[in-house]
Amino acid sequence: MFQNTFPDKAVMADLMAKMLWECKAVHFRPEQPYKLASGLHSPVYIDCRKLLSYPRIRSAIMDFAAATLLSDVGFEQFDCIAGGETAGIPFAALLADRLALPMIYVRKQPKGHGRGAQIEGVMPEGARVLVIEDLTSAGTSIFTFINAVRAAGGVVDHGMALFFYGIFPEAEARFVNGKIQMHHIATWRNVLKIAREQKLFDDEKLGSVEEFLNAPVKWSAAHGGVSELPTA
Ligand SMILES: O=P(O)(O)OC[C@H]1O[C@H](OP(=O)(O)OP(=O)(O)O)[C@H](O)[C@@H]1O
Ligand SMILES: O=C(O)c1cc(=O)[nH]c(=O)[nH]1
Repeated sequence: MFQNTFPDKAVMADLMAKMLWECKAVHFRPEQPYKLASGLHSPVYIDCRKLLSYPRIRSAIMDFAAATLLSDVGFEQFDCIAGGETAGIPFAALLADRLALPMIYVRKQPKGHGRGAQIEGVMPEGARVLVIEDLTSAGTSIFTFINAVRAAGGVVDHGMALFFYGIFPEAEARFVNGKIQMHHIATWRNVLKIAREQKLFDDEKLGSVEEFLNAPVKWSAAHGGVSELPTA
């Protein structure tokens, strides 16, 4: 269960950024851009799945997630935690355990055999569901999961991405249009702050990451990726 400590948000953000660096989850490959879920091409990629492999790190991250939700939303505001396939699922299980709540998970698409279900587990009609993802960048995937839960009778007013890019106005527009309040622990701003403080990127690398973060869609279009993002 959760230990009921509520660290300052800035402390949690910096610590998560340090953890991402420590477990080598921050990747940089401008010569062969990463293709993201949204179709964007990017010189950088954060692999939050690696957090799971480090018990002390994943435990602290779950404490931070619980502290963020309890202080920002409330103590009795959720009936269920839903993880999005795939990377959201293990974090949903850990967080549900921390908050002593039921857990479900949501497939990207309904299963093609068996019960044909998109939602796995038990979700009572009208349940207040928190949908959790490991990471949100352009904000495209989380709505697949939110829409499925809503269609099945769940109430989703809040989403959580442990890491949020925080650079896409299109993502913010999607949250407003989709009536979702998003919560996160850390963003790229925190990752870059630690990179500067600990000299983890030289000036040239820092400059090229910032070039992408300041104009990601333009960078993507110039490197073979999509040149626009949906806002709804
Ligand atoms: O904000 P978005 O543009 O939606 O991008 C973020 C999504 O990308 C990753 O999932 P991915 O599709 O790589 O699948 P996985 O979880 O199965 O690894 C991540 O887990 C988010 O779901
Ligand atoms: O947008 C994505 O697909 C994405 C970006 C990123 O940094 N990490 C990740 O797992 N997915």
